[in-house]
Amino acid sequence: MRARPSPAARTETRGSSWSRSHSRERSPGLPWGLAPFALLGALVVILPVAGLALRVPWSEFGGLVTSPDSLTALRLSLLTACASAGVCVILGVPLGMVLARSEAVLLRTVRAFVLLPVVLPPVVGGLALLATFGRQGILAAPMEATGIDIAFTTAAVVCAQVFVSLPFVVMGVESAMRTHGTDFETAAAVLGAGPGRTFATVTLPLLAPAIASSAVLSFARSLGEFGATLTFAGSLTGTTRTLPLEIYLRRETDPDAAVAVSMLLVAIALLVVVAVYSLPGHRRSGPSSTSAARSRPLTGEGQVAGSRDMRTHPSVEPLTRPSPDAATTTAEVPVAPVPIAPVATAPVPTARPASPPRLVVDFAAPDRRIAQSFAVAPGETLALTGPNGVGKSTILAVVAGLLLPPRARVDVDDRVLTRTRGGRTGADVPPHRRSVTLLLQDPRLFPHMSAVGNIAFGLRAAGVTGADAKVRAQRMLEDLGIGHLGRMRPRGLSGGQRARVALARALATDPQIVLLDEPSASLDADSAPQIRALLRELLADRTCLLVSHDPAEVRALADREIRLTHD
Ligand SMILES: Nc1ncnc2c1ncn2[C@@H]1O[C@H](COP(=O)(O)OP(=O)(O)OP(=O)(O)O)[C@@H](O)[C@H]1O
Repeated sequence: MRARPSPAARTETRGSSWSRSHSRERSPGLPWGLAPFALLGALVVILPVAGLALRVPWSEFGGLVTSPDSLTALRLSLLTACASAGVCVILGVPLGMVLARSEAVLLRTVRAFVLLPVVLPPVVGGLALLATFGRQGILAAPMEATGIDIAFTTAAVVCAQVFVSLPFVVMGVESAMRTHGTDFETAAAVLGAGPGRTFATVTLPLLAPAIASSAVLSFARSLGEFGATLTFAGSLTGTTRTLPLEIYLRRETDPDAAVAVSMLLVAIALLVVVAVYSLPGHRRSGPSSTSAARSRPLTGEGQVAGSRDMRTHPSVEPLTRPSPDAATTTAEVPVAPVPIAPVATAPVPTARPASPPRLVVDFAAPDRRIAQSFAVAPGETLALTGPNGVGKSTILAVVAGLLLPPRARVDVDDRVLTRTRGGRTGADVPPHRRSVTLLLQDPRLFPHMSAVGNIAFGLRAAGVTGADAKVRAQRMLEDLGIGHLGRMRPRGLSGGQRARVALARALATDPQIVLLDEPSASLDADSAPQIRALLRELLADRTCLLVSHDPAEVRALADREIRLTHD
């Protein structure tokens, strides 16, 4: 008798059942009450396109769209639209990035101007271009002197198309950049990556889907451009007569050809739209590891300042003399060590520092009404506890170099990382040069990199070669018991697996100081003790600041506790 294959074996042998073996996520469902309006909305566009399709003399379609004039116009349209999309990307991506990162009044004005072509009739754009770059335009003299003459040339067509298409790239990139926020770049900085590396390996790849879709949209907009082109570039066959102009002119003399060529343009536009919506950034996606990261920016960007009424004073003698403007009550509590269950995995192979450094922190951030002064002994894990808003994350941000208070001093042994007084900066080592790692509750794993890629990131920034970094990262994963997940992206990992990857990533480069912000807060009851046990082992002989709301976590990891309280 032949043995029946197991369900798993059946899945492997039958290609079609593979997709059926995957779980499907349940979506909230369709809002059926809105269906009639949705249908009407769709018909507004679909009906006219269907009307056009019905008017096409399909039997002669091939001949009409391949006539020499149509082909010349199509070739010119595709060429100029490609050139225009390229220029829009080269100019629009940097502009969108700059606009996303600044709220300066000047830039807000620039944004209003750049987006103008979206609402302006294109013919107005054509007139504006003519008034500037035309033969009678304001730049006519210098252009003539340098031998540049673009009016009524193919270059003028590209100019007109760039004018109307640029806003699509600027808007697409700006909104994507705002959506991603700065969290991933901050994570890259505390892993030791400088601005250039962060831009090339984090910022740009994260924006790639948005850049690609806005480029395709600008190509489509350029392809359909009519008014500005006709006004600024005219209609010279083979030079400036693009497909929309060809359709317009043929309308009177050869309506069938006009309809057929219009249908061709509709088909190209449809292809472009389908292409845009097939890009990764536009596909429906489930919950990702990035969503929570955005909910709590480390430096508190976007939070409303001014609503805090904390007063701080030192009630218990801290290690160093408290600042006169200290604003939180601190109480030192000795922590009774708790027995830790042995970790079921081998230790992570990061090189231990020869001798851990001493950390001294002393700062006042009056805008947040926080002032703190304390020291962490070499190899000590100091827990910072206390209610919400008391300043724990602010302390970590100051030590990591993400926040520069007007008066601050952060020393690691003899090295001054931060020194400011009266708002003046005496020393400020940038985050990527501090050798201070920061592990947040949401680890902000890079979503476009595998687990190995995430761990190798800091090693690469530290100068380790790509192959070596990957081998070391994979070994770390194996030692953490999740070697088989090396190629998985963060979205495919569970919370506990992500926490392990984040831990390996944070410690891979052997940082001098480790900052932990509620490292096991998002873990379940089974994973949390495991991660703590792992942490306990990894933090031995490291100087560490631990922020936690969980007494069990503090007992498990800390040697000493400073309890911060509101006044
Ligand atoms: N960007 C910011 N600008 C001004 N004030 C801020 C900013 N970010 C945070 N704050 C304020 O600083 C204070 C300390 O915030 P912080 O996030 O450090 O507290 P926390 O102790 O870490 O709180 P939690 O336990 O909720 O994480 C709060 O009063 C907060 O409103």
